[in-house]
Amino acid sequence: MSVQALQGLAQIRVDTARRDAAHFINGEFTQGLTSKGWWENRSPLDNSVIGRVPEGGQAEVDAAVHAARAALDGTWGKMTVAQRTDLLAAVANEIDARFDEFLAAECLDTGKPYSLASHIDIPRGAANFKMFADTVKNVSTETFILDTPDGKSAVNYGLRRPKGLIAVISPWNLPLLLMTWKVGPALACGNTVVVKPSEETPLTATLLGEVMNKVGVPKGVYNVVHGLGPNSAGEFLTQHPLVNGITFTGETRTGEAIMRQAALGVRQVSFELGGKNPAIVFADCDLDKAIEGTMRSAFANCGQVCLGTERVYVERPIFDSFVARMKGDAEALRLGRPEDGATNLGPLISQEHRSKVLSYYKLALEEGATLVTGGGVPDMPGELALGAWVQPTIWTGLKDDARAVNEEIFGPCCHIRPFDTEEEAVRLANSTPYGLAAAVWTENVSRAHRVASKMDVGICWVNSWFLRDLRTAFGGAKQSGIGREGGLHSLEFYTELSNVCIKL
Ligand SMILES: NC(=O)C1=CN([C@@H]2O[C@H](COP(=O)(O)OP(=O)(O)OC[C@H]3O[C@@H](n4cnc5c(N)ncnc54)[C@H](O)[C@@H]3O)[C@@H](O)[C@H]2O)C=CC1
Ligand SMILES: O=C(O)/C=C/C=C(\O)C(=O)O
Repeated sequence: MSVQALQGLAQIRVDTARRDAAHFINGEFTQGLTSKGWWENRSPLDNSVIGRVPEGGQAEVDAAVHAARAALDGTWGKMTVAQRTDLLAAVANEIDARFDEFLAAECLDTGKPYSLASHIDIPRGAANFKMFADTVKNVSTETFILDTPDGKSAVNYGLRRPKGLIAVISPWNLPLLLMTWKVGPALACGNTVVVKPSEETPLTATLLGEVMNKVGVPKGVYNVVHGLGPNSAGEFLTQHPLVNGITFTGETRTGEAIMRQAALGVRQVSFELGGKNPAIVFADCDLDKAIEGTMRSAFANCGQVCLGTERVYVERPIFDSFVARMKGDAEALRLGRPEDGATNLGPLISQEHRSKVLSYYKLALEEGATLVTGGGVPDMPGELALGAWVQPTIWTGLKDDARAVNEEIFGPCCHIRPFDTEEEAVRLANSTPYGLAAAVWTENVSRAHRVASKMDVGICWVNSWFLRDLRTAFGGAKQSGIGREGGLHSLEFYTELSNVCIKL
């Protein structure tokens, strides 16, 4: 990135920094109907106050839900697919046009490096609208001709209609990416949405409201209510009787709570939950690629990616060299400010999350880990010393039943363990209650197919990680989720499929 571009981003950063968040209800920004209160949005970089966020309560949720329901019966509900998808393409173009603003807002909330967010978070924000607009324009449904007893026939065809009002509960690790991964298909299918973004990351969801207004998305189609989870906007929204479906990405335990809330009125859910993802590195891998890929999968976004690798199984002949190279590369990672082009890693999202990650750093040692590198808090200069920084950390030597090997930590850390046979590696990889993603590193194509087919996961990458084709099924097995989203799979959740049977 050029120096001028960086200066531009720094300027935007300051402007954005002065902005308090607002709810976006029925096309209007509002800072509250009932003054439930505010919380301070703090920068994970240095704990400074970025701005304030209004806490939505039942009144804000009711207002947003009623606006969203009215929009279903208004202009939006009457649009043709072409009109709707043209609008969503315009949303994507407007995100691209305001790329720097989205980038600055996302990095302000999360502290993640511009280099990461400019390649992943913001482009995916636009792509999520464009891809699902394209998908719904080209979708067909099943048809069957039935021979009837009178010697004639009947024709059956499937008809997809919007599900209605979708509640979107999104997390803080990839805020715009994960929120639009739900809002894009929901709107493409003709639904309306009420979004409850994570309390840690209110800015890009708010900014998207400006985009919706600018391109002419009708009022009430996209709504945002800020708030917390239990006994706050999250719970009020997911319990609301006028909500028809709930899509959520976040922790498995939160998914359980939301599922209980969704049970009222038997609303459908789509969940992408936690992971404790394995990588299996065979001795026949391309070691350079395996190291590079495992470094990214363990440390990208400071380890705060549900698809990230926290367990690495390495075939014994290359174990020592693999660990040594990971150690060297982890120690070379540079922690720093988002706008610094040399930064590889930002801070964790919050002091609270850092306490959780550090408690696992402590626990791993208590459980008998050998610390390869990291394990604590880095010395950061100046005001950064107040931020939520942790060291990239690698352990070896833990037992298979150690909590640090089985529980999602969601930080920049991994445990590396040797294995001797393919069967052992597969058994170990499948040994947790989670089943989100796996990475397999081998140059043997037959082995790649064989091992991938035995992984109890929703996504298995071979010789890659986080290589996303948005048309494919995405979701988790076991306790890592319910349902699949992506491409046509998203239609299963965001539309109601009815069969029309016409007697001829
Ligand atoms: N993508 C993932 O798999 C993510 C996993 N995590 C993990 O979860 C842990 C907790 O982090 P949180 O931010 O608290 O994640 P969380 O899963 O509790 O929260 C995610 C979203 O759910 C909302 N929420 C929480 N309780 C709710 C309820 N009862 N009803 C409706 N909405 C509710 C939150 O307000 C937020 O918008 C982290 O330490 C991390 O380990 C966190 C974020 C993303
Ligand atoms: O690419 C995606 O759609 C999602 C990626 C990451 C997550 O879902 C996550 O970290 O929660």
